[in-house]
Amino acid sequence: MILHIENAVEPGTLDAIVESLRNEHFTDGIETAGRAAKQVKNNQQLRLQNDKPAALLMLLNHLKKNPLFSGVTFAKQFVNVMVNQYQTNQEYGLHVDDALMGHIRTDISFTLGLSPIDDYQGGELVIEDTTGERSWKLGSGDLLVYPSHYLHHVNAVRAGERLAMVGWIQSHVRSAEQRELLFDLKCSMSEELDQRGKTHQYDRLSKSYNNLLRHWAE
Ligand SMILES: O=C(O)CCC(=O)C(=O)O
Ligand SMILES: [Fe+2]
Repeated sequence: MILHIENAVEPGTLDAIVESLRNEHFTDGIETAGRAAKQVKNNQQLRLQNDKPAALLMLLNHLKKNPLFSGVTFAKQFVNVMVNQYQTNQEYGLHVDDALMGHIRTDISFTLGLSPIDDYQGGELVIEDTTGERSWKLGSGDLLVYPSHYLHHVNAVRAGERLAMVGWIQSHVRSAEQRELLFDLKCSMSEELDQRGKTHQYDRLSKSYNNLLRHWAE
């Protein structure tokens, strides 16, 4: 399941954090690319290392508070987080994210847009599955969460600059299919609770949700 969440981080907070990121030193994205990805990765990045830069950690902490994000990821740990910067004519060609980062499995990838949508042209995040491609142009605060197993790329930025936070998560629930099933059940629970209250149906759904999670969580 690919989930697009708008306004994942409150706009005022986001703007202040992004402003402070501007003082940070970005390095060549090629540093963390594997042998093949090196041939197609053309951007700059800012990595979260030993709790620095603090602004990036702050951004991550705000993101973690989004209920939809936690409901869909079942995050066990954030394996890696960074900010990507693409200037005009920069792109990240087709690749699949590494399955292991620092010996930890990556189950879910995400991108949080940090640039207002009108500040850049091109720069869509494109994900490929067996049926073809789908692309998302992310604005400030727009979040895309997707299973790490897809081939994907970022189209060249034709004008302006695209800034985005990207990250990888190890999930308590390894299978994307199981996560989707749990997410659907959770949505049904919320709907039932909102519309009819804590009915017997709600209790049954909650029992199924929690017992499936107990089966699958690792
Ligand atoms: O910038 C993005 O939206 C995604 C970048 C990406 O695919 C990566 O860093 O592996
Ligand atoms: Fe990627």
